Amino acid sequence: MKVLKFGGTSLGSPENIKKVIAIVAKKSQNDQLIIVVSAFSGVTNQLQECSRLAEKGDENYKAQLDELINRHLEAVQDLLGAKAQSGLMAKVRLVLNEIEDILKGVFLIQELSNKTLDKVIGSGEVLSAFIVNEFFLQEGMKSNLINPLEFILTDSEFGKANVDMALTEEKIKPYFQNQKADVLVCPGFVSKDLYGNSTTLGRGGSDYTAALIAAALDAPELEIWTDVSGMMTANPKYVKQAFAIPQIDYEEAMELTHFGAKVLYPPSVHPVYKKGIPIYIKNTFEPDAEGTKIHEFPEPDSQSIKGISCIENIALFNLSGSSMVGIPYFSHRLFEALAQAKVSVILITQASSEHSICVAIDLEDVEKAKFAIEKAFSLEFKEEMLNPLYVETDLAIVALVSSQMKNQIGLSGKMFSVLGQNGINIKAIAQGSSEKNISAVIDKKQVKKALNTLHESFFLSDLKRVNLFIVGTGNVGQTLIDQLNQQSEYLKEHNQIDLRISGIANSRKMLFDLNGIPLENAVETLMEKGQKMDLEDFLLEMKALNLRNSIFIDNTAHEVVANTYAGVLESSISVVTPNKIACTGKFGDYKNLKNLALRYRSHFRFETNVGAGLPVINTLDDLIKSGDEVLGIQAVLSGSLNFIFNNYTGEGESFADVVKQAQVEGFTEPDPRIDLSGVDVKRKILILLRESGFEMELDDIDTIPFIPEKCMQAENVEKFFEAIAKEEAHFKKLVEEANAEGKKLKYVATFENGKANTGLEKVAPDSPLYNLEGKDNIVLFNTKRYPEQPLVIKGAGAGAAVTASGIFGDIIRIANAL
Ligand SMILES: NC(=O)C1=CN([C@@H]2O[C@H](COP(=O)(O)OP(=O)(O)OC[C@H]3O[C@@H](n4cnc5c(N)ncnc54)[C@H](OP(=O)(O)O)[C@@H]3O)[C@@H](O)[C@H]2O)C=CC1
Ligand SMILES: N[C@@H](CC=O)C(=O)O
Repeated sequence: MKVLKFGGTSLGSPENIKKVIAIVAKKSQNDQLIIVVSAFSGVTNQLQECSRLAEKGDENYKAQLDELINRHLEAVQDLLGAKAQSGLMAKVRLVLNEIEDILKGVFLIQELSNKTLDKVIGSGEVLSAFIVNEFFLQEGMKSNLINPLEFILTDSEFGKANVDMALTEEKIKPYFQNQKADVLVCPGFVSKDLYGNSTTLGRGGSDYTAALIAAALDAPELEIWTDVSGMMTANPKYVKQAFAIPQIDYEEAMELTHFGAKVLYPPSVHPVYKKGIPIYIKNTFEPDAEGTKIHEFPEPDSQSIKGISCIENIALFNLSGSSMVGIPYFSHRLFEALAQAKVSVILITQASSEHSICVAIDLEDVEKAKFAIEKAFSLEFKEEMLNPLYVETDLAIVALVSSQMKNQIGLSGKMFSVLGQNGINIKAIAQGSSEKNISAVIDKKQVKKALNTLHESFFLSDLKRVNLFIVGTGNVGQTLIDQLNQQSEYLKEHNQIDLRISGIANSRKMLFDLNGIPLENAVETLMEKGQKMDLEDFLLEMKALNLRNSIFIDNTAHEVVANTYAGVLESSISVVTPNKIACTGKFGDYKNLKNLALRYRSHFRFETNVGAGLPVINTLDDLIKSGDEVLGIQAVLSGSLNFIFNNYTGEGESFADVVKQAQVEGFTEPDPRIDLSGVDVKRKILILLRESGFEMELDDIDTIPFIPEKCMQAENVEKFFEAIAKEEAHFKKLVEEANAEGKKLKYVATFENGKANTGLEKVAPDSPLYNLEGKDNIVLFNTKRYPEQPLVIKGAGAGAAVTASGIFGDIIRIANAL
């Protein structure tokens, strides 16, 4: 004999019921089957809603009831031929008429007791059992309808009655001995008290009916048929990568069901657990899927945890005050007050100082609980021995579940760390000494992010999804996207990192797509499907999406974009940027960004601010963190100026043409005046000095300009080019003077004796700067550890490809740290 329970969604429509019959027909060939059924999906809620409306004297209950009646009558018509219909219609109508009569009475007297409510809501299961049984008969099965009121006996706690286990077991055995049909159809959820009144077993109670029968009959197994392929590692509504857990032990299953896994009603595990009967969770719509087996000794697997659960709509009560310390019975009084108010406590934490105690309860119970606690401790509140009761609402609990926790070090550390890194604040934590569950109370709006973050961190086979929000799709931005496209499969395969562009913008358009904007034609997609760009809206949307592992990438040279970093970092979204403006504003602002990143566990990376893709800032960072001190710097930091002075001879192309070429090659700033004025180099040396620990401002750096003042006054880039073309003689003279001395022109940044300056210099052949080719940069650090022979970093220091790869490097470093 086998016991199978089919849930509401399995019976949600005539089509679904046909799927049920296929499963039952196959299984009934080998075993006698007891089929426990729930009400059709949504019916119990509808019956409850009708009852509430009737209680309020709201006539709308009739319309709802009519809808419900029609649904059942239509199911009869759809499933059954004319002959079977007539017999069944009478039975169905009888039940429906009874509900109609009861609700009419409720409507008239506007009173609804739990006892009456039980009578009404239990009828959903009775109706579905009638229909399913008749359908089985029509399909040629030897089926019989059985009545659980004959054997499931409870106390008179209407609404959620407690089963009298001993009596129920005693009744079940003889009842079923006399049942000879191949298939026995039994309504779940409904029961009877010792005085013959209808009771119900609590929402989800059909599982419980099935478990009670299976346990009493020592069935070899219990099958729970639902609409998912087993107990999932996390709620698939939130976590797309969730997968079915093949095997799990009873206690883990109870933890997961208690903490929100809705596939099984928590009390159902007990009766079968006691008898060691395995439970199978199966999917009616994918009957061949393996599902989940819940039993005593699951085979070990490689996962550190079994699943991640969550309960939403939680409130947290914090009771604190000096009068609690060392007083016995204090918590006893608190829990007694809550118990008397019928408030179930979901989670408890108490500081070891005994100064405060924190309990999490269902949001629905807040008023009841508040009233009960304030009454129980009225004296202490009045005498100010207790602080006013602190209640936080709109919270949720996320919990890691595994029986193996006690054998693993660092699980809770990892949990709290990954949540923290994603800006998810933990309000309370609890871990039972059985170490099967670590729970954290968080804001409800963070649930999706928390579940995904935890799932990625704890289920090793998963890819870590990193959400990129890119602003700026010009020279560098487009090249970065091309590199992301080229490398994305490699990163998935070798590094388990799934980089996706979740948002993209330039100065004209912006676009979001949670499934990822296609990397192969992201900018075309942006221009085609994007809406008008508004930076504020872009940021609002990015923050509202609240995606885990988010990185904001600023590929512009714009101050307005740089000014947004603080707000981005505060939202626990990391920032990567080649834009030098944020790091060269006021020292306090630069420092603030670094502090915000630390405080909100976000990352602020700007390796490409100096030397493009060269590892200048990371190297410097390592030196400083390991205790070294920068004593002096000599550097060529402008790729474009180095290119210009390497290519301008004073004899061939004009100076203006060589500058134009540097611009076309993508070495200059979007506005080349920033390079030629020396501002770009000034910014770079300032960043190096700040990163070295010097509190300096841009104005502290001396610059000797080499571009005639009138050129710099040109009102736009075009006019600037016209102006420098007119000054060809000036530039020619500079080069000829250097040549005459056997030297080369280099734009040099220097820091020595605590003073920094930048300017065009004639460098001699014995200088390490002399042979610097093309658009290369060179940085020589003299430090305490490198006092004579400097630490040298040299290589291409400008250009879209190297800059994009530097940005890419920053992204990967962040992704690895998340
Ligand atoms: N080139 C190099 O070698 C290096 C460059 N960098 C830095 O890289 C950054 C990008 O340079 P590059 O790609 O050459 O510049 P581009 O001018 O080619 O591209 C700039 C991009 O930013 C967009 N943009 C400008 N203002 C805004 C705004 N307010 N809101 C949204 N988007 C905006 C532009 O939009 P639209 O397309 O609509 O015009 C464009 O897509 C600069 O900060 C530069 O200093 C750093 C190291 C080396
Ligand atoms: N314009 C810069 C490139 C990026 O910083 C340069 O010429 O070096």
